[in-house]
Amino acid sequence: MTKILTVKQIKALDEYTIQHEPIASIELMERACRAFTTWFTERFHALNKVGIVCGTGNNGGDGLGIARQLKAWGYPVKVWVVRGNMKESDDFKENFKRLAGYVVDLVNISSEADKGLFVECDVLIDAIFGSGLSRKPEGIYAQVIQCFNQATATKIAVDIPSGLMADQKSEEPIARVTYTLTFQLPKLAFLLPQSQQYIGEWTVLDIGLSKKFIKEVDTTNYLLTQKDIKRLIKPRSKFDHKGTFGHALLISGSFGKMGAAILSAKAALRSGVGLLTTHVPQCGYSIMQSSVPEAMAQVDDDDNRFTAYSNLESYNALGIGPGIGTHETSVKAFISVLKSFAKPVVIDADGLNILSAHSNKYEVVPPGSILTPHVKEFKRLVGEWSDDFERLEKQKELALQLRSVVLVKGAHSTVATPEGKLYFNGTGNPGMATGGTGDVLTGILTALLAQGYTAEDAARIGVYVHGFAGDLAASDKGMISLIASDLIEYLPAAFKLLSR
Ligand SMILES: NC(=O)C1=CN([C@@H]2O[C@H](COP(=O)(O)OP(=O)(O)OC[C@H]3O[C@@H](n4cnc5c(N)ncnc54)[C@H](O)[C@@H]3O)[C@@H](O)[C@H]2O)[C@@H](O)CC1
Ligand SMILES: [K+]
Repeated sequence: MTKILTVKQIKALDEYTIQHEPIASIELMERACRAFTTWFTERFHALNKVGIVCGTGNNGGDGLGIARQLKAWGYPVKVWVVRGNMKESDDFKENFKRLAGYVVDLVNISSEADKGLFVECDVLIDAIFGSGLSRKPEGIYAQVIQCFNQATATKIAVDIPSGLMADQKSEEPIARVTYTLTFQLPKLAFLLPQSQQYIGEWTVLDIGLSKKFIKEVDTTNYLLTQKDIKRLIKPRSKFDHKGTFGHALLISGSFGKMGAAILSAKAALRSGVGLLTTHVPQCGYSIMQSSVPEAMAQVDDDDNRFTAYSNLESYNALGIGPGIGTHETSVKAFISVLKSFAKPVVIDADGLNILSAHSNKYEVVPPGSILTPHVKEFKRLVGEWSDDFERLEKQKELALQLRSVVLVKGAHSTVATPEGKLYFNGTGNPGMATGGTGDVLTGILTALLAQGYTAEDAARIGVYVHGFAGDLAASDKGMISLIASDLIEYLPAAFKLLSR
Protein backbone atom coordinates (compact mmCIF):
# COMPACT_ATOMS: atom_id res chain seq x y z
CA MET A 1 0.00 0.00 0.00
CA THR A 2 1.16 3.52 -0.58
CA LYS A 3 1.40 5.21 2.78
CA ILE A 4 0.23 8.79 3.14
CA LEU A 5 2.52 10.53 5.60
CA THR A 6 2.03 13.70 7.61
CA VAL A 7 4.22 16.75 6.93
CA LYS A 8 6.17 15.96 10.10
CA GLN A 9 6.81 12.42 8.93
CA ILE A 10 7.86 13.63 5.46
CA LYS A 11 10.42 15.91 7.11
CA ALA A 12 11.68 13.02 9.23
CA LEU A 13 11.86 10.86 6.09
CA ASP A 14 14.04 13.49 4.35
CA GLU A 15 16.30 13.71 7.39
CA TYR A 16 16.54 9.94 7.78
CA THR A 17 17.51 9.57 4.12
CA ILE A 18 20.14 12.30 4.38
CA GLN A 19 21.63 10.61 7.46
CA HIS A 20 21.39 6.96 6.50
CA GLU A 21 21.87 6.73 2.75
CA PRO A 22 23.92 8.89 3.39
CA ILE A 23 23.54 11.82 1.03
CA ALA A 24 24.18 15.53 1.42
CA SER A 25 20.99 17.55 1.66
CA ILE A 26 21.97 19.63 -1.39
CA GLU A 27 22.57 16.43 -3.37
CA LEU A 28 19.13 15.14 -2.43
CA MET A 29 17.71 18.43 -3.66
CA GLU A 30 19.65 18.03 -6.89
CA ARG A 31 18.11 14.58 -7.29
CA ALA A 32 14.62 16.01 -6.72
CA CYS A 33 15.31 18.67 -9.35
CA ARG A 34 16.58 16.01 -11.75
CA ALA A 35 13.39 13.97 -11.30
CA PHE A 36 11.37 17.11 -12.02
CA THR A 37 13.35 18.16 -15.11
CA THR A 38 13.31 14.60 -16.50
CA TRP A 39 9.51 14.64 -16.38
CA PHE A 40 9.46 18.18 -17.76
CA THR A 41 11.83 17.73 -20.71
CA GLU A 42 9.87 14.69 -21.89
CA ARG A 43 6.75 16.83 -22.23
CA PHE A 44 7.75 20.40 -23.06
CA HIS A 45 9.78 21.46 -26.07
CA ALA A 46 12.85 23.65 -25.42
CA LEU A 47 11.19 26.52 -27.32
CA ASN A 48 8.78 27.06 -24.41
CA LYS A 49 9.53 30.14 -22.34
CA VAL A 50 9.76 28.92 -18.77
CA GLY A 51 9.14 31.10 -15.70
CA ILE A 52 10.02 29.82 -12.24
CA VAL A 53 8.67 31.57 -9.16
CA CYS A 54 10.61 30.69 -6.01
CA GLY A 55 10.31 31.17 -2.29
CA THR A 56 13.42 31.15 -0.12
CA GLY A 57 12.93 27.80 1.66
CA ASN A 58 13.78 24.39 0.25
CA ASN A 59 10.89 24.47 -2.21
CA GLY A 60 12.44 27.66 -3.57
CA GLY A 61 15.81 25.87 -3.56
CA ASP A 62 14.24 23.20 -5.77
CA GLY A 63 12.97 25.94 -8.08
CA LEU A 64 16.47 27.40 -8.47
CA GLY A 65 18.00 23.95 -9.10
CA ILE A 66 15.31 23.25 -11.70
CA ALA A 67 16.08 26.60 -13.35
CA ARG A 68 19.78 25.73 -13.64
CA GLN A 69 19.07 22.29 -15.05
CA LEU A 70 16.51 23.55 -17.56
CA LYS A 71 18.95 26.24 -18.71
CA ALA A 72 21.48 23.51 -19.36
CA TRP A 73 18.84 21.77 -21.50
CA GLY A 74 18.54 24.96 -23.56
CA TYR A 75 15.20 26.30 -22.33
CA PRO A 76 14.81 30.08 -22.06
CA VAL A 77 14.29 30.39 -18.28
CA LYS A 78 13.39 33.39 -16.16
CA VAL A 79 13.50 33.16 -12.37
CA TRP A 80 11.73 35.27 -9.75
CA VAL A 81 12.48 35.03 -6.06
CA VAL A 82 9.78 36.26 -3.73
CA ARG A 83 11.42 38.18 -0.90
CA GLY A 84 9.14 38.38 2.10
CA ASN A 85 9.61 37.34 5.69
CA MET A 86 10.52 33.70 4.93
CA LYS A 87 14.03 32.72 6.04
CA GLU A 88 16.57 31.54 3.44
CA SER A 89 17.34 27.84 3.84
CA ASP A 90 20.95 26.66 3.41
CA ASP A 91 20.13 24.73 0.26
CA PHE A 92 18.31 27.73 -1.16
CA LYS A 93 21.42 29.83 -0.56
CA GLU A 94 23.65 27.26 -2.25
CA ASN A 95 21.42 26.98 -5.29
CA PHE A 96 21.10 30.77 -5.43
CA LYS A 97 24.89 30.98 -5.63
CA ARG A 98 24.98 28.35 -8.36
CA LEU A 99 22.47 30.30 -10.42
CA ALA A 100 23.94 33.75 -9.83
CA GLY A 101 22.94 36.41 -12.27
CA TYR A 102 19.69 34.92 -13.54
CA VAL A 103 17.34 35.96 -10.79
CA VAL A 104 14.82 38.77 -10.52
CA ASP A 105 13.95 39.55 -6.91
CA LEU A 106 10.36 40.39 -6.07
CA VAL A 107 9.88 42.54 -3.02
CA ASN A 108 6.66 44.18 -3.90
CA ILE A 109 4.02 44.11 -6.57
CA SER A 110 2.53 47.55 -6.71
CA SER A 111 1.79 48.67 -10.23
CA GLU A 112 -0.71 47.27 -12.70
CA ALA A 113 2.24 46.41 -14.91
CA ASP A 114 3.63 44.13 -12.20
CA LYS A 115 0.38 42.22 -12.17
CA GLY A 116 1.01 41.08 -15.70
CA LEU A 117 4.42 39.91 -14.59
CA PHE A 118 4.25 36.41 -15.94
CA VAL A 119 2.44 37.06 -19.24
CA GLU A 120 5.38 36.17 -21.43
CA CYS A 121 5.78 32.68 -20.01
CA ASP A 122 4.48 29.60 -21.79
CA VAL A 123 5.08 27.46 -18.73
CA LEU A 124 5.14 28.70 -15.14
CA ILE A 125 6.63 26.70 -12.31
CA ASP A 126 5.45 27.30 -8.75
CA ALA A 127 8.24 26.81 -6.18
CA ILE A 128 7.14 29.37 -3.59
CA PHE A 129 5.98 27.15 -0.74
CA GLY A 130 6.31 23.41 -0.39
CA SER A 131 5.40 21.11 2.44
CA GLY A 132 6.87 23.61 4.94
CA LEU A 133 3.91 26.00 4.61
CA SER A 134 2.61 26.59 8.11
CA ARG A 135 0.09 29.40 7.70
CA LYS A 136 -1.91 31.23 5.06
CA PRO A 137 0.28 33.22 2.60
CA GLU A 138 0.03 36.96 3.14
CA GLY A 139 1.57 40.20 1.82
CA ILE A 140 3.92 39.76 -1.10
CA TYR A 141 3.36 35.97 -1.07
CA ALA A 142 -0.39 36.39 -1.48
CA GLN A 143 0.12 38.99 -4.22
CA VAL A 144 2.46 36.77 -6.18
CA ILE A 145 0.17 33.75 -5.91
CA GLN A 146 -2.75 35.84 -7.18
CA CYS A 147 -0.61 37.12 -10.02
CA PHE A 148 0.52 33.57 -10.79
CA ASN A 149 -3.09 32.41 -10.95
CA GLN A 150 -3.98 35.14 -13.42
CA ALA A 151 -1.30 34.08 -15.90
CA THR A 152 -2.47 31.97 -18.81
CA ALA A 153 0.63 29.75 -18.96
CA THR A 154 0.57 26.00 -18.30
CA LYS A 155 1.35 25.81 -14.60
CA ILE A 156 3.28 23.22 -12.69
CA ALA A 157 3.71 22.99 -8.92
CA VAL A 158 6.90 21.67 -7.38
CA ASP A 159 5.83 19.17 -4.69
CA ILE A 160 2.54 20.91 -3.79
CA PRO A 161 0.74 24.06 -4.99
CA SER A 162 1.81 27.04 -2.88
CA GLY A 163 -0.76 27.86 -0.24
CA LEU A 164 -2.12 24.32 -0.04
CA MET A 165 -1.48 22.58 3.27
CA ALA A 166 -0.59 18.92 2.82
CA ASP A 167 -2.59 17.58 5.75
CA GLN A 168 -4.80 20.26 7.17
CA LYS A 169 -7.34 22.86 6.13
CA SER A 170 -5.99 25.55 3.76
CA GLU A 171 -7.12 29.08 3.05
CA GLU A 172 -6.89 31.07 -0.19
CA PRO A 173 -4.80 32.32 -1.89
CA ILE A 174 -3.62 28.99 -3.24
CA ALA A 175 -1.80 28.44 -6.54
CA ARG A 176 -3.94 26.71 -9.16
CA VAL A 177 -1.90 24.51 -11.44
CA THR A 178 -2.29 22.14 -14.34
CA TYR A 179 0.18 19.59 -12.96
CA THR A 180 1.54 18.87 -9.52
CA LEU A 181 4.79 16.92 -9.41
CA THR A 182 5.20 15.67 -5.90
CA PHE A 183 8.19 13.98 -4.32
CA GLN A 184 8.12 10.32 -3.28
CA LEU A 185 4.62 10.03 -1.79
CA PRO A 186 1.23 11.62 -2.49
CA LYS A 187 0.03 14.11 0.10
CA LEU A 188 -3.28 13.66 1.93
CA ALA A 189 -4.73 16.88 0.46
CA PHE A 190 -4.41 15.45 -3.08
CA LEU A 191 -7.02 12.82 -2.29
CA LEU A 192 -9.72 15.22 -1.15
CA PRO A 193 -12.37 16.72 -3.43
CA GLN A 194 -11.84 20.26 -2.11
CA SER A 195 -8.20 20.29 -3.37
CA GLN A 196 -8.94 19.19 -6.93
CA GLN A 197 -9.36 22.76 -8.19
CA TYR A 198 -5.75 23.55 -7.18
CA ILE A 199 -3.65 20.47 -7.88
CA GLY A 200 -4.65 19.53 -11.43
CA GLU A 201 -3.19 16.20 -12.46
CA TRP A 202 -0.71 14.89 -9.91
CA THR A 203 2.28 12.64 -10.40
CA VAL A 204 4.61 11.13 -7.83
CA LEU A 205 8.34 11.39 -8.61
CA ASP A 206 10.59 8.82 -6.99
CA ILE A 207 13.59 10.64 -5.50
CA GLY A 208 14.97 7.64 -3.65
CA LEU A 209 13.91 8.56 -0.10
CA SER A 210 14.50 5.73 2.38
CA LYS A 211 12.32 2.69 1.63
CA LYS A 212 13.19 1.31 5.07
CA PHE A 213 11.84 4.42 6.81
CA ILE A 214 8.66 4.33 4.72
CA LYS A 215 8.17 0.64 5.49
CA GLU A 216 8.59 1.09 9.21
CA VAL A 217 6.79 4.39 9.82
CA ASP A 218 3.32 4.19 11.38
CA THR A 219 0.38 5.69 9.55
CA THR A 220 -3.36 5.23 9.39
CA ASN A 221 -3.77 6.61 5.85
CA TYR A 222 -3.18 4.62 2.68
CA LEU A 223 -3.72 4.88 -1.05
CA LEU A 224 -4.82 1.50 -2.47
CA THR A 225 -2.62 0.08 -5.20
CA GLN A 226 -3.20 -2.71 -7.67
CA LYS A 227 -0.52 -4.78 -5.95
CA ASP A 228 -2.47 -4.69 -2.65
CA ILE A 229 -5.67 -5.82 -4.30
CA LYS A 230 -3.92 -8.66 -6.11
CA ARG A 231 -2.56 -9.82 -2.78
CA LEU A 232 -5.98 -9.64 -1.12
CA ILE A 233 -7.95 -11.61 -3.71
CA LYS A 234 -7.89 -15.28 -2.70
CA PRO A 235 -6.91 -17.72 -5.42
CA ARG A 236 -9.36 -20.54 -6.17
CA SER A 237 -8.32 -24.16 -5.80
CA LYS A 238 -9.32 -27.34 -7.59
CA PHE A 239 -11.48 -28.67 -4.75
CA ASP A 240 -13.55 -25.54 -4.22
CA HIS A 241 -17.29 -25.84 -4.82
CA LYS A 242 -20.14 -23.36 -4.82
CA GLY A 243 -20.53 -23.78 -1.05
CA THR A 244 -17.00 -22.43 -0.62
CA PHE A 245 -18.04 -19.08 -2.01
CA GLY A 246 -21.01 -18.47 0.22
CA HIS A 247 -24.69 -17.76 -0.18
CA ALA A 248 -25.68 -14.10 -0.35
CA LEU A 249 -29.09 -12.55 0.06
CA LEU A 250 -29.91 -9.26 -1.65
CA ILE A 251 -32.97 -7.33 -0.53
CA SER A 252 -33.50 -4.73 -3.19
CA GLY A 253 -35.99 -3.23 -5.61
CA SER A 254 -39.60 -2.07 -5.46
CA PHE A 255 -42.24 -1.13 -8.03
CA GLY A 256 -40.52 1.14 -10.56
CA LYS A 257 -37.08 0.43 -9.14
CA MET A 258 -36.45 -3.16 -10.10
CA GLY A 259 -33.44 -2.04 -12.13
CA ALA A 260 -31.52 -1.48 -8.88
CA ALA A 261 -32.22 -5.09 -7.87
CA ILE A 262 -31.12 -6.46 -11.25
CA LEU A 263 -27.89 -4.45 -11.28
CA SER A 264 -26.87 -5.47 -7.77
CA ALA A 265 -27.75 -9.13 -8.44
CA LYS A 266 -25.77 -9.30 -11.68
CA ALA A 267 -22.80 -7.57 -10.05
CA ALA A 268 -22.87 -10.03 -7.13
CA LEU A 269 -22.83 -12.99 -9.52
CA ARG A 270 -19.94 -11.49 -11.50
CA SER A 271 -18.04 -11.04 -8.22
CA GLY A 272 -17.74 -14.71 -7.45
CA VAL A 273 -20.55 -15.48 -5.02
CA GLY A 274 -21.40 -19.22 -4.80
CA LEU A 275 -25.17 -18.80 -4.53
CA LEU A 276 -27.38 -15.78 -4.71
CA THR A 277 -30.95 -15.29 -3.52
CA THR A 278 -32.76 -12.06 -4.22
CA HIS A 279 -35.71 -10.95 -2.16
CA VAL A 280 -38.14 -9.05 -4.37
CA PRO A 281 -41.75 -7.82 -4.21
CA GLN A 282 -44.26 -9.78 -6.28
CA CYS A 283 -44.12 -7.25 -9.12
CA GLY A 284 -40.41 -8.03 -9.46
CA TYR A 285 -40.58 -11.79 -9.57
CA SER A 286 -40.73 -12.38 -13.34
CA ILE A 287 -38.41 -9.47 -14.00
CA MET A 288 -35.74 -10.97 -11.74
CA GLN A 289 -36.19 -14.56 -12.91
CA SER A 290 -35.98 -13.68 -16.56
CA SER A 291 -33.19 -11.07 -16.27
CA VAL A 292 -30.96 -12.97 -13.85
CA PRO A 293 -31.58 -16.72 -14.24
CA GLU A 294 -28.55 -17.56 -12.06
CA ALA A 295 -30.22 -15.99 -9.00
CA MET A 296 -32.97 -17.58 -6.90
CA ALA A 297 -35.89 -15.35 -6.08
CA GLN A 298 -37.66 -15.13 -2.73
CA VAL A 299 -40.95 -13.29 -3.06
CA ASP A 300 -42.33 -10.76 -0.59
CA ASP A 301 -45.97 -10.86 0.59
CA ASP A 302 -46.40 -7.40 -0.86
CA ASP A 303 -46.91 -6.64 -4.55
CA ASN A 304 -44.76 -3.55 -4.65
CA ARG A 305 -42.20 -3.39 -1.88
CA PHE A 306 -40.17 -5.08 0.82
CA THR A 307 -42.31 -5.76 3.90
CA ALA A 308 -41.30 -9.14 5.32
CA TYR A 309 -38.60 -11.80 5.08
CA SER A 310 -38.31 -15.49 5.87
CA ASN A 311 -35.61 -17.68 7.39
CA LEU A 312 -32.19 -16.02 7.23
CA GLU A 313 -30.06 -18.88 8.48
CA SER A 314 -28.62 -20.15 5.23
CA TYR A 315 -27.12 -16.83 4.19
CA ASN A 316 -23.54 -15.77 4.83
CA ALA A 317 -24.08 -12.13 3.96
CA LEU A 318 -26.87 -9.70 3.28
CA GLY A 319 -26.96 -6.69 0.95
CA ILE A 320 -29.88 -4.35 1.53
CA GLY A 321 -31.08 -1.00 0.31
CA PRO A 322 -30.91 -0.44 -3.45
CA GLY A 323 -34.34 0.65 -4.65
CA ILE A 324 -36.30 -0.50 -1.57
CA GLY A 325 -37.85 2.93 -0.90
CA THR A 326 -38.68 4.33 2.52
CA HIS A 327 -42.34 3.32 2.92
CA GLU A 328 -43.12 2.70 6.60
CA THR A 329 -43.70 -1.04 6.09
CA SER A 330 -40.28 -1.31 4.44
CA VAL A 331 -38.71 0.71 7.27
CA LYS A 332 -40.13 -1.72 9.82
CA ALA A 333 -38.98 -4.76 7.86
CA PHE A 334 -35.55 -3.18 7.34
CA ILE A 335 -34.96 -2.60 11.06
CA SER A 336 -36.28 -6.03 11.91
CA VAL A 337 -34.12 -7.88 9.36
CA LEU A 338 -30.99 -6.08 10.58
CA LYS A 339 -31.79 -7.02 14.16
CA SER A 340 -32.27 -10.69 13.25
CA PHE A 341 -29.26 -11.04 10.95
CA ALA A 342 -26.14 -11.31 13.08
CA LYS A 343 -23.73 -11.62 10.14
CA PRO A 344 -22.22 -8.78 8.10
CA VAL A 345 -24.50 -6.62 6.01
CA VAL A 346 -23.95 -4.15 3.19
CA ILE A 347 -26.25 -1.17 3.63
CA ASP A 348 -26.78 1.21 0.73
CA ALA A 349 -29.13 3.81 -0.75
CA ASP A 350 -32.61 3.73 0.84
CA GLY A 351 -31.19 1.51 3.58
CA LEU A 352 -28.93 4.41 4.56
CA ASN A 353 -31.78 6.90 4.37
CA ILE A 354 -33.84 4.74 6.72
CA LEU A 355 -30.87 4.41 9.03
CA SER A 356 -30.32 8.19 9.08
CA ALA A 357 -33.86 8.75 10.28
CA HIS A 358 -33.70 5.97 12.86
CA SER A 359 -33.09 7.05 16.44
CA ASN A 360 -31.03 4.01 17.38
CA LYS A 361 -28.84 3.43 14.36
CA TYR A 362 -25.89 2.31 16.46
CA GLU A 363 -27.80 -0.68 17.77
CA VAL A 364 -29.23 -2.09 14.57
CA VAL A 365 -26.15 -2.40 12.36
CA PRO A 366 -24.42 -5.78 12.89
CA PRO A 367 -20.71 -5.23 13.66
CA GLY A 368 -18.44 -6.00 10.73
CA SER A 369 -20.87 -4.52 8.19
CA ILE A 370 -20.23 -2.06 5.37
CA LEU A 371 -22.13 1.20 4.81
CA THR A 372 -21.74 2.77 1.38
CA PRO A 373 -23.06 6.35 1.45
CA HIS A 374 -22.33 8.90 -1.24
CA VAL A 375 -21.58 12.37 0.09
CA LYS A 376 -25.25 13.44 0.44
CA GLU A 377 -26.22 10.22 2.18
CA PHE A 378 -23.23 10.58 4.47
CA LYS A 379 -24.37 14.11 5.39
CA ARG A 380 -27.77 12.69 6.30
CA LEU A 381 -26.03 10.20 8.57
CA VAL A 382 -23.59 12.51 10.36
CA GLY A 383 -24.58 16.12 9.63
CA GLU A 384 -22.64 18.87 7.82
CA TRP A 385 -18.87 19.37 7.85
CA SER A 386 -16.83 22.47 7.12
CA ASP A 387 -14.03 20.85 5.10
CA ASP A 388 -12.93 17.46 3.84
CA PHE A 389 -10.50 16.87 6.72
CA GLU A 390 -13.44 17.15 9.11
CA ARG A 391 -15.41 14.78 6.88
CA LEU A 392 -12.66 12.19 7.26
CA GLU A 393 -12.81 12.54 11.04
CA LYS A 394 -16.59 12.07 10.98
CA GLN A 395 -16.18 9.03 8.79
CA LYS A 396 -13.70 7.43 11.21
CA GLU A 397 -15.95 8.29 14.14
CA LEU A 398 -18.99 6.63 12.55
CA ALA A 399 -16.95 3.52 11.68
CA LEU A 400 -15.82 3.30 15.30
CA GLN A 401 -19.32 3.77 16.69
CA LEU A 402 -20.84 1.18 14.36
CA ARG A 403 -17.83 -1.16 14.58
CA SER A 404 -18.23 -1.36 10.82
CA VAL A 405 -16.61 -0.08 7.68
CA VAL A 406 -17.87 3.23 6.30
CA LEU A 407 -17.19 3.67 2.59
CA VAL A 408 -17.87 7.19 1.30
CA LYS A 409 -18.26 7.14 -2.49
CA GLY A 410 -16.94 9.81 -4.86
CA ALA A 411 -13.70 10.61 -6.66
CA HIS A 412 -11.17 8.87 -4.41
CA SER A 413 -13.80 6.89 -2.51
CA THR A 414 -12.60 6.50 1.05
CA VAL A 415 -12.88 3.45 3.26
CA ALA A 416 -12.79 4.06 7.04
CA THR A 417 -12.36 1.15 9.44
CA PRO A 418 -13.34 0.94 13.11
CA GLU A 419 -9.61 0.84 13.96
CA GLY A 420 -9.21 4.34 12.51
CA LYS A 421 -7.58 3.41 9.21
CA LEU A 422 -8.41 5.27 6.01
CA TYR A 423 -7.93 3.75 2.58
CA PHE A 424 -8.23 6.00 -0.47
CA ASN A 425 -9.15 4.51 -3.81
CA GLY A 426 -7.49 5.67 -7.00
CA THR A 427 -9.55 3.84 -9.63
CA GLY A 428 -12.72 5.14 -11.27
CA ASN A 429 -13.62 8.09 -13.45
CA PRO A 430 -16.31 10.77 -13.84
CA GLY A 431 -18.14 8.56 -16.36
CA MET A 432 -19.29 6.56 -13.35
CA ALA A 433 -21.36 9.46 -12.02
CA THR A 434 -24.52 7.89 -13.44
CA GLY A 435 -27.54 6.09 -11.96
CA GLY A 436 -27.06 2.50 -10.83
CA THR A 437 -23.30 2.41 -10.30
CA GLY A 438 -23.87 2.38 -6.53
CA ASP A 439 -26.19 -0.64 -6.88
CA VAL A 440 -23.37 -2.42 -8.70
CA LEU A 441 -21.02 -1.71 -5.79
CA THR A 442 -23.55 -3.12 -3.32
CA GLY A 443 -23.68 -6.36 -5.32
CA ILE A 444 -19.88 -6.62 -5.47
CA LEU A 445 -19.45 -6.01 -1.73
CA THR A 446 -22.21 -8.43 -0.73
CA ALA A 447 -20.64 -11.15 -2.87
CA LEU A 448 -17.23 -10.55 -1.28
CA LEU A 449 -18.63 -10.67 2.27
CA ALA A 450 -20.43 -13.93 1.44
CA GLN A 451 -17.10 -15.39 0.29
CA GLY A 452 -15.68 -14.81 3.76
CA TYR A 453 -13.68 -11.63 3.21
CA THR A 454 -13.67 -9.32 6.23
CA ALA A 455 -15.53 -6.04 5.84
CA GLU A 456 -12.19 -4.22 5.57
CA ASP A 457 -10.87 -6.49 2.80
CA ALA A 458 -14.21 -6.64 0.98
CA ALA A 459 -14.41 -2.84 0.98
CA ARG A 460 -10.84 -2.46 -0.28
CA ILE A 461 -11.25 -5.03 -3.05
CA GLY A 462 -14.78 -3.92 -3.89
CA VAL A 463 -14.10 -0.23 -4.23
CA TYR A 464 -10.98 -0.85 -6.29
CA VAL A 465 -12.48 -3.40 -8.67
CA HIS A 466 -15.62 -1.29 -9.13
CA GLY A 467 -13.52 1.68 -10.25
CA PHE A 468 -11.21 -0.52 -12.28
CA ALA A 469 -14.16 -2.02 -14.20
CA GLY A 470 -15.32 1.57 -14.76
CA ASP A 471 -11.91 2.54 -16.12
CA LEU A 472 -11.81 -0.45 -18.48
CA ALA A 473 -15.35 0.36 -19.64
CA ALA A 474 -14.51 4.03 -20.15
CA SER A 475 -11.42 3.24 -22.17
CA ASP A 476 -13.59 1.30 -24.65
CA LYS A 477 -16.84 3.26 -24.57
CA GLY A 478 -15.80 6.69 -23.35
CA MET A 479 -17.02 8.42 -20.21
CA ILE A 480 -20.09 10.13 -21.64
CA SER A 481 -21.87 6.96 -22.71
CA LEU A 482 -20.87 4.87 -19.72
CA ILE A 483 -23.81 3.29 -17.87
CA ALA A 484 -23.97 1.09 -14.79
CA SER A 485 -24.51 -2.10 -16.83
CA ASP A 486 -21.12 -1.48 -18.48
CA LEU A 487 -19.45 -1.90 -15.10
CA ILE A 488 -20.98 -5.37 -14.84
CA GLU A 489 -19.88 -6.15 -18.38
CA TYR A 490 -16.28 -5.24 -17.49
CA LEU A 491 -16.18 -6.90 -14.06
CA PRO A 492 -14.89 -10.20 -15.49
CA ALA A 493 -11.95 -8.44 -17.17
CA ALA A 494 -11.26 -6.45 -14.01
CA PHE A 495 -11.26 -9.51 -11.75
CA LYS A 496 -9.20 -11.45 -14.27
CA LEU A 497 -6.51 -8.77 -14.34
CA LEU A 498 -6.50 -8.61 -10.54
CA SER A 499 -6.33 -12.34 -9.90
CA ARG A 500 -3.12 -14.27 -9.46
N1 LIG B 1 16.17 17.61 1.81
C1 LIG B 1 14.90 17.85 1.87
O1 LIG B 1 14.38 18.05 2.96
C2 LIG B 1 14.15 17.93 0.60
C3 LIG B 1 13.17 18.91 0.47
N2 LIG B 1 12.59 19.15 -0.69
C4 LIG B 1 11.78 20.36 -0.87
O2 LIG B 1 11.67 21.08 0.31
C5 LIG B 1 10.33 21.45 0.55
C6 LIG B 1 10.14 21.64 2.01
O3 LIG B 1 11.08 22.63 2.37
P1 LIG B 1 10.89 23.59 3.59
O4 LIG B 1 10.63 22.81 4.80
O5 LIG B 1 12.04 24.53 3.58
O6 LIG B 1 9.54 24.31 3.25
P2 LIG B 1 9.14 25.46 2.23
O7 LIG B 1 10.04 25.57 1.09
O8 LIG B 1 7.72 25.22 2.00
O9 LIG B 1 9.35 26.79 3.08
C7 LIG B 1 8.91 26.89 4.34
C8 LIG B 1 9.48 28.16 4.94
O10 LIG B 1 8.52 29.15 4.86
C9 LIG B 1 8.10 29.57 6.16
N3 LIG B 1 6.66 29.75 6.03
C10 LIG B 1 5.68 28.85 6.18
N4 LIG B 1 4.47 29.39 5.91
C11 LIG B 1 4.71 30.69 5.60
C12 LIG B 1 3.88 31.77 5.22
N5 LIG B 1 2.56 31.64 5.11
N6 LIG B 1 4.46 32.95 4.95
C13 LIG B 1 5.80 33.11 5.04
N7 LIG B 1 6.64 32.12 5.39
C14 LIG B 1 6.11 30.92 5.67
C15 LIG B 1 8.54 28.48 7.08
O11 LIG B 1 8.79 28.99 8.35
C16 LIG B 1 9.80 27.97 6.38
O12 LIG B 1 10.89 28.81 6.71
C17 LIG B 1 9.54 20.34 -0.08
O13 LIG B 1 8.24 20.74 -0.37
C18 LIG B 1 10.36 20.04 -1.29
O14 LIG B 1 10.00 20.91 -2.33
C19 LIG B 1 13.10 18.49 -1.87
O15 LIG B 1 14.19 19.22 -2.31
C20 LIG B 1 13.49 17.07 -1.58
C21 LIG B 1 14.49 17.02 -0.50
K1 LIG C 1 5.16 24.70 -4.67
